[in-house]
Amino acid sequence: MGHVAVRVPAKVNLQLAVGPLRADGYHDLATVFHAVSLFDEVHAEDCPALEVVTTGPQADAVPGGADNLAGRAATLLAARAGRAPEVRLTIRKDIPVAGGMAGGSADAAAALVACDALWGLDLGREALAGLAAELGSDVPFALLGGTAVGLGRGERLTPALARGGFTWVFALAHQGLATPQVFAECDRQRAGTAVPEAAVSEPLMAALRAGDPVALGRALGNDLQPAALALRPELGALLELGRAHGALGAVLSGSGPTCAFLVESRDAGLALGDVLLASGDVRDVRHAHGPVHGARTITPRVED
Ligand SMILES: C[C@](O)(CO)[C@H](O)COP(=O)(O)OP(=O)(O)OC[C@H]1O[C@@H](n2ccc(N)nc2=O)[C@H](O)[C@@H]1O
Ligand SMILES: Nc1ncnc2c1ncn2[C@@H]1O[C@H](COP(=O)(O)OP(=O)(O)OP(=O)(O)O)[C@@H](O)[C@H]1O
Repeated sequence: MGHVAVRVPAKVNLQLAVGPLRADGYHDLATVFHAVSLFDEVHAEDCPALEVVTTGPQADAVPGGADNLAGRAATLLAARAGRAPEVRLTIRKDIPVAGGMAGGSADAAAALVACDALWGLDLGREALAGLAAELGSDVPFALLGGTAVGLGRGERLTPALARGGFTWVFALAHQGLATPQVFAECDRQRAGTAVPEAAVSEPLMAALRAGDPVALGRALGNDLQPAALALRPELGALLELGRAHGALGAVLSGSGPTCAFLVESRDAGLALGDVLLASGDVRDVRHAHGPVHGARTITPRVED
């Protein structure tokens, strides 16, 4: 029986500029994605019909079957290949659910890579990226990984020139936030104002080129932050707490509620993590580094 396993990272948006609301209900973005070392694994095995099973502490919060983004990815790939989605997908979930770190998107990207290998399709990264863009705004980046500028809905990607690596602490919230709700609150706050086109921050790109964590910390930014803070006021205090305890920069991750703290060293991160946990507003803290690779096979393909 065939078995393919793929490891896929979470993302943080170093910058998330949100342009005006488009006619199709989406917003044009200018974002800088950064893949970090919090990983899900997706295992694909032959099975008479599509099955999706999730394991891990947050498994109950993840839908099964065709409602799961990984299941949708397998179904889409099978349809394009003219075959049935005969696969069991087992998701070993470590990326926080509904945390603004694109966990569902990551699983979809991993499922594309895993099923492509399991079914011997060998479509290539470009074709898979096309399918990824159909599945969601964040899915193409989960395939690519590294650090990349995203335009359009976030799916038009260009790898960014970035030197060195960065150390992160993530504060996980007790309860997730729904992405559409955060965009809707952002629109509500902006009603009646002229919203400029989204543009990438030059200071941020310069900090990445230089590999300068202090400059990067200062340049982090997220246009969805005021909306998420209106929905979850405690997040503002948490970001402040991080800044007061040594973080070089503190920003909401994507649509939240996870907060991302850039730190100068692992030791600084461990000390900050203790402070964040003691606040009581945090379910857990995670330590990570970036950039890391996108979705990758971690087992050789096993033939029947
Ligand atoms: C916030 C980010 O994570 C930043 O990377 C993404 O923009 C969200 O990506 P995602 O979760 O893959 O989002 P999608 O599944 O594509 O869209 C979910 C919903 O978010 C809103 N949405 C998403 C992306 C975008 N560019 N504009 C939007 O307004 C829309 O209401 C959409 O219906
Ligand atoms: N494989 C999956 N993993 C997690 N959630 C999934 C998955 N498939 C579908 N979902 C649904 O999608 C919702 C959003 O989950 P996800 O963890 O991707 O949020 P997110 O990290 O905030 O997303 P993003 O950062 O892309 O906006 C969940 O509440 C869940 O109902």
